This record gives sequence, structure tokens and C-alpha cells, in this order.
Amino acid sequence: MTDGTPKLRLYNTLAREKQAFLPIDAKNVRMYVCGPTVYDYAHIGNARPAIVFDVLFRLLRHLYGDDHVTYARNITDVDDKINARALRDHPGLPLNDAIRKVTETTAAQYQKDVQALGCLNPTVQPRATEFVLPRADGKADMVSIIQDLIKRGHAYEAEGEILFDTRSMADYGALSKRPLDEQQAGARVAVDAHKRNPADFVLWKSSSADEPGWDASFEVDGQKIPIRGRPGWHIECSAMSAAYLGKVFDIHGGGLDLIFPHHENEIAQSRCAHGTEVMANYWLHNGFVQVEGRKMSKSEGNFVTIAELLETDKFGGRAWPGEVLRLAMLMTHYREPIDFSVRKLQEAENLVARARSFIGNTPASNVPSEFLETIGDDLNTAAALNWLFSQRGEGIAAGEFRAAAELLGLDFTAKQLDADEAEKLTARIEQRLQLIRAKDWGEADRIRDELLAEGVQLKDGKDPATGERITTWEVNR
Ligand SMILES: Nc1ncnc2c1ncn2[C@@H]1O[C@H](COP(=O)(O)OP(=O)(O)OP(=O)(O)O)[C@@H](O)[C@H]1O
Ligand SMILES: [Zn+2]
Repeated sequence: MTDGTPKLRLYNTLAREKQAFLPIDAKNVRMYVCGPTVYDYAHIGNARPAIVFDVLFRLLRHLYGDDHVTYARNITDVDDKINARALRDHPGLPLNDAIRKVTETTAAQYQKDVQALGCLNPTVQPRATEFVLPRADGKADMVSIIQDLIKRGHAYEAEGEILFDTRSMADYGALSKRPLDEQQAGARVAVDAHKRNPADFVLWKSSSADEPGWDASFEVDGQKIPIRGRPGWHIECSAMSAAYLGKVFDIHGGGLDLIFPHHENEIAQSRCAHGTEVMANYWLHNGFVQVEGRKMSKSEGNFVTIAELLETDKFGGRAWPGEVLRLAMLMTHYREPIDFSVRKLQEAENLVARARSFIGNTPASNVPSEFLETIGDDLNTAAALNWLFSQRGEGIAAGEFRAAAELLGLDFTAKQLDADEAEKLTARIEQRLQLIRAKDWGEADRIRDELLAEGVQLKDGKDPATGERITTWEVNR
């Protein structure tokens, strides 16, 4: 950074090309990422945006300074899927209590999951329900944004709903490159008879007595229309991003599936409510985690939860450490699809083991400039990791290796064992000794390699008194 300009280029979905990243304010670089809808455990697919944008957050902090980046990732805690889950799981509770139970446990589990994957906490994690009605602190809220949209002629009321009028925005569809006419062709007109245009979407919908709702009233053509209701999904992000990052900010991220309709509609709402040319300057989208060529998703039922992967033997007959999953994700460029497999995790685990034995307990020094440049080229973690591992033993110092890995959020130093871990370790060593006695060398080696990847090095020897095989261990710190 000799000329003072950060070397970062990002593929911008809005422009369909890689562009030099120039922040609006280098003293406060602002990024918003759509977070989880908290009704169920997060799966490996949901882990991908958390990891990818955590790497970008770390890189931005590296380039602009830790205190000069604001990263907001919301928690969607109002959604019809949440209501359904609350009714199913807690039929005895009043609906609001049941909903709170579902959202609080799911959100807490999500925090635990992403922390285990080495993700930093975002600067702020707003919850949608706190941004529905006008706030005492004057931060942006959904009801006021909807009212502004009505006032500016971009929204209308029909059958107890407030809808966004897509025809009122000249360049609606610019992000997904779907012209309105195309969208109209396949629309189910009969179902949406109350809409002016088939592409119009809900900003606010009325709630029945047994649905969660907020008392709001909207002024339409000089008339107050009270609607006890709930927000549409898209308006949540328009409000929370404006609340923390302002009307126009730098980066907006999420998975590829969010480009349309979610991000398209966020843009429509925010730009039309605020009268701005853009909502965010750079739109980034991660590719899918796939299983046999299909997107991992709850509705497909082809998912493994993060908790299952880390804590049970559901995937590949064993539990996997968080940094192995993280590395496995970063071995593919964020815009490419990842086919998720046991082999991929094993490959990552081998690399973790090699990195551990190389780094030992060396403290971190400087991030090598070639590594930084490669990451700065549209977050090319795959190429950067290739380069890094090819340099091991070829001149790069262990401290530089460690600094580079830390920039990706990969901690390759071994942890100290607590009592619980020590007990588990003893059991695995005993299990391995039994396998050796049974001449099952393959399985015995697998346990040794697994432990190595976790930072525990086994040493085989003989008890000098009895001549019996014994195993000692040390932690690579
Ligand atoms: N298979 C996947 N690969 C990569 N990203 C994904 C995948 N599935 C969901 N995401 C992303 O995870 C984030 C969290 O989204 P959300 O909680 O709404 O998940 P979801 O859409 O309910 O998941 P699902 O698609 O399984 O229903 C979004 O950015 C979404 O794009
Ligand atoms: Zn969003």
C-alpha cells in the first residue's frame, strides 16, 4: 500500500464485473450481510456466507484499521416460518412466548455455531422485531420507511396490505437484470388480483388475531388506515441497514439465492424511500454449498447442520473440528459452488495438520504481500491458500505463515486441553492401542492423523520396564 490506496478488487453483481473497491469513508467502511432466519439449526450452506463475509470483514479491518469498519449482520426473528415452528414445537404456550422461545434458542445456537467456525462477532447484530415500529432513538424503522414509500408514490394499500409498486421505479430489476415485462409473462395473475403489477411485493400485511402483529397506521391519500400487521421480509433489511449504516453504504452481501427477489426488493425500497441512486455500492454474493449438484437447503432435506458436523458422527462417521470446515470452505473461491463431501474435509484436515506442525508455537509476524494481493483480488482465498502451502519450507517463515492464516481466521496453533478434552484424548489413545493390538493399522493411523489435525502429536514407544507399547502425547502450541 505504498500509494495509500488499498489494493482490493471485488466482483460487483450490480455491475457484473470486478471493480476497484473505494469506500465512501475510509474511516468507516460499512458492510451489511443478510443473516439467518432463526427458526431452525443453521446448515453447512448457511455457514458459507458467515465465513466468506467474516474473511472480508477481517481483510477490511486489516486494510483500513480495526476501528474503521462497521459490519452489520441481522437476525430475522419475524417470519411466517418462525410462527409455524412455534405452533408446532410449543402448542401449549401463548404464541408470543412460543415465538420468543424458538427465536432465542435458535439465535443462541447460531452464535455458538459461527463462533466455533472462527467467525468474529459482527459490529452489530440487529434483530428485526426491534425495528418494526418507530424507535425512541430515532434510528430507521420499517413502518416509517413504508410511510415514506407511500408518500413518495411508490407504495399503495390493497386488501389490508401495503404493496410496493414496481412500475413506479424506472429501473426496477437492475440487480438481477430481470426486466419487469419478463416477470409479468409467467406471473399467476389470478392469485394476485389485488396487485397493480404482478411483480409488486408486500411491505406490510395484516395479521389475524392468532398471528403476531404490531399496531401500525399508514396515511394514504390523506386517510389514516390502521393495520395491525407484520412486515414483509425485504423491508426488514432496508430498515436495519439504514439504522446502522445510513442510506447509502459500501458493501451488501448474502448468498446467490438472495439476488432475486430479496436484494432486488431491498434496493427498490431503500432507494425509493430515501431518493438515492444506490443503496450499496458493491453487491457481493457467495455461491452454493451443494450436495450431489443440488443446493443444500432445508426444503430439499439434503442438509447437515453445523452442530451435527462439529459434534456428532452424522457426517462421515465422525465429528469434525471447526477450523477444518472453515478451511474446506475457503479452499474454493467464494463465488464458485462447493460440492460438499467427506473427502473435501479430509483434504482440509491434512492441510491443517501440516500447517500445525510447520507453525508450532511461533508468534505471528507480517502477512506476506503476495498473499495479501491474492486475497485482495476478489477474495481469492483458494489461490492464496495454494500459494501459502506451496511456500511452506520454501523461504516463508512460520510467523508469516501464521499471520496469513490468521487473516483468514484460521488458528493453526493448538489449544490447551481442559480436563474434559484430556479425558476424551485418553480414551482415543486407548482405543488406538486396541486397534494396534488387533492389527487394524488403517484405523489406528486415522485416529493419529485426526489428533494431529487437532494439534495433538502422539509418540509411540515401549515401556522400558515391561516392554509393553505405550503412547505419550504432546500439544503443538
Ligand atoms: N446451500 C447454500 N450455500 C450457500 N449459501 C446458502 C445456502 N443456503 C442458504 N444460504 C445462505 O445462507 C444465508 C442465511 O439464509 P436463511 O437463514 O434465510 O437460510 P434459508 O434460505 O432458510 O436456507 P434454506 O435455503 O436451506 O431454506 C443466506 O445468505 C443464504 O443465501
Ligand atoms: Zn436482507
